[in-house]
Amino acid sequence: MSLIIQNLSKHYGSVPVFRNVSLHVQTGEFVAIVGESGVGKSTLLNCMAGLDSWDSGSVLLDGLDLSTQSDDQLARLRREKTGFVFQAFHVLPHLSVSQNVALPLMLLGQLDEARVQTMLTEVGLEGLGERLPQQLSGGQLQRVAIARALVHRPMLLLADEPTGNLDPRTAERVMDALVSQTRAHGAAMVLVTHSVAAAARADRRLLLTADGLLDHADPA
Ligand SMILES: Nc1ncnc2c1ncn2[C@@H]1O[C@H](COP(=O)(O)OP(=O)(O)OP(=O)(O)O)[C@@H](O)[C@H]1O
Repeated sequence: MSLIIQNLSKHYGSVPVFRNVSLHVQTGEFVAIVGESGVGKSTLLNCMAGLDSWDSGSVLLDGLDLSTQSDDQLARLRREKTGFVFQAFHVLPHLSVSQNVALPLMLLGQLDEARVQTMLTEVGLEGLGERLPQQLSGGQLQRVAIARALVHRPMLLLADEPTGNLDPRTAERVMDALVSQTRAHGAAMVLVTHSVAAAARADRRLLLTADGLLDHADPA
């Protein structure tokens, strides 16, 4: 897996969000992106997944330039190569926990119930597969989102503030699940976070500013 971002710039209308963003993420690497609220961290993560567009620069996933891909090709790339943990979970309310986790496998035509159960166990949700999302706590919901993002063994996990709104102890458990699962799969992870504790666990920390990504060695 390789993710290469070169000189990416993004505006919303006439309002610049960021410019000169360059980043190279390698197989198995865990990179944390921190930065002030509104500087464009979620937007950048969405660009990495081909969920948002940019004005100039390039995003290459395994050598494929995302800007040259059709919407169908992008959807396929996302399905096959990436997992996404959204800030707002995006767990589907009318599906059970197991069905939510199974979704990526179903979209790939590779439903594997044993694999779904394994993922639920690995994130500490064994026995809760039949529940509906409304019957779970915030921390449990976040773990459903993690299990779903990893069930199809993507080589790149993109996680947007996965410990936001969680108490410190639950946040640590969620990070434990994320780190152990991505390490176990040899997957790379790009984590966007305001949490110093979460960022401290990364191999590399970067600070997003309006003028690009800077090394951010000291999380404090
Ligand atoms: N669809 C949109 N149209 C116009 N402006 C937008 C849109 N989405 C985001 N923005 C603006 O772009 C900027 C970057 O937003 P983004 O959510 O990426 O920031 P962030 O760094 O992730 O913030 P936070 O840490 O608060 O989650 C913000 O100023 C936001 O208001």
